[in-house]
Amino acid sequence: MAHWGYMTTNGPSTWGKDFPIANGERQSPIDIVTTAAEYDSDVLGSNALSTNYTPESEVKLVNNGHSIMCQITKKGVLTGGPLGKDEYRLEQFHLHWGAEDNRGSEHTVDGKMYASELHLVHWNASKYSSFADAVQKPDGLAVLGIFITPGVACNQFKVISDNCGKLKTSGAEMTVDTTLDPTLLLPSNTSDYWTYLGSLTTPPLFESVTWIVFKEPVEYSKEQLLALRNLVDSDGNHMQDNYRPPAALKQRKVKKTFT
Ligand SMILES: NS(=O)(=O)c1c2ccccc2cc2ccccc12
Ligand SMILES: [Zn+2]
Repeated sequence: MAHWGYMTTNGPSTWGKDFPIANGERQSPIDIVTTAAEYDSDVLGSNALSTNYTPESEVKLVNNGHSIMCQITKKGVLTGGPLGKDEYRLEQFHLHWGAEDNRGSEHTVDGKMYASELHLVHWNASKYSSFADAVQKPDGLAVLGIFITPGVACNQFKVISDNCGKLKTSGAEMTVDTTLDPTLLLPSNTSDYWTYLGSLTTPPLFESVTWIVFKEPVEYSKEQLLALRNLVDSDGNHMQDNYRPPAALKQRKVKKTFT
């Protein structure tokens, strides 16, 4: 099986061959049609979404051939909002981006694409014993989606963007002896978000993700975005445009926590 990727020959339009769930009922990403999203006060009121992350004392970075990933070793908990009382543990974060600033995010908002999208991946530690156990369960995973737009540099992201040069090739890994607080990667407003039931946006495309996409984008500098574009993927090409286009919404409703 030709390895999946984002080229014409192995990109999102070909994934259905080896992963039939690509045409499933709850695939991600989606285009968020803001006027169709339903305000849901109880998602907001009863128990607001809350993150309680422990800063990493060292940063473990991996070029996994499809993205740049930071493996999380400390205890970090996401709960509340659509997750109810279940506690989801932070496992890793990674990003998707374009070759130019006009594209790169996976979710779109009324058809608007951002330059990049950061994903913080969590698994339901209240119900499952490990990430591997949770990854295929319908309530197994929760991913925070943060839109990224060109602007001022994000200081907390510097440890990643400053080391992309040393992680150029697929499979490269490194541990940076510095702290990183995942909380500082979030937008200042974490109350306003859209949420819906979806999937991994890369093969195996398991339909196990509760998506929480923040309305407020964060800014990364042009240099930080360029650092991502200079990474090399598993095919030896520049790692760019590593985003899946929106999938069909089908019988789903997107909820929002703001009016
Ligand atoms: N884009 S993604 O967040 O769906 C995603 C994952 C989501 C949940 C669990 C594991 C995931 C692993 C990924 C690895 C690379 C790129 C996206 C990934
Ligand atoms: Zn992702």
